[in-house]
Amino acid sequence: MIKPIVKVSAGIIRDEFGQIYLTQRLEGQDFAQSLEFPGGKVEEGETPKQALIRELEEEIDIQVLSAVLFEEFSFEYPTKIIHFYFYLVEQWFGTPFGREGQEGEWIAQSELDAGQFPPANKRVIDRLLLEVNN
Ligand SMILES: Nc1nc2c([nH]c(=O)n2[C@H]2C[C@H](O)[C@@H](COP(=O)(O)OP(=O)(O)OP(=O)(O)O)O2)c(=O)[nH]1
Ligand SMILES: [Mg+2]
Repeated sequence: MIKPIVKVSAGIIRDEFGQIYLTQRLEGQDFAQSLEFPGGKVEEGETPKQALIRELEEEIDIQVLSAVLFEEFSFEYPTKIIHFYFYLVEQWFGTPFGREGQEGEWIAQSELDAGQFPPANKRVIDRLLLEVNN
């Protein structure tokens, strides 16, 4: 079986208190109920950063002012391969909220728990935890 490759951009939105904004994936989506970094698929003709900016506006109603690539990697799921672009976002306009009805919450970086996210996120969560525990 040849697995499709999908590109996904997501934002690690971190405030001045070191808290990170997470949303809960909706019923009917894959990994429903998992926590996630808001984001979504890169569309045809878009750069990963453009996709990030669009997705964060659509999903949580913020305007990204600056985003720095934090991790880029591919992860193989049973039915697809996702190529991820995780960006650190520390400057934005607006107050994030789940515009599509998702629950959203601020969590201290040190309290992140990889077990609450889809498996691909472990690498990112481990790095974020290392950063605060050293
Ligand atoms: N946004 C996001 N997606 C993640 C994370 N971890 C992870 O495995 N994923 C997976 C879940 C999905 O298979 C894929 C993201 O696609 P999505 O469902 O958010 O895509 P989208 O926002 O464009 O939504 P749609 O229009 O296709 O419904 O990446 C994460 O931290 N954030
Ligand atoms: Mg999404």
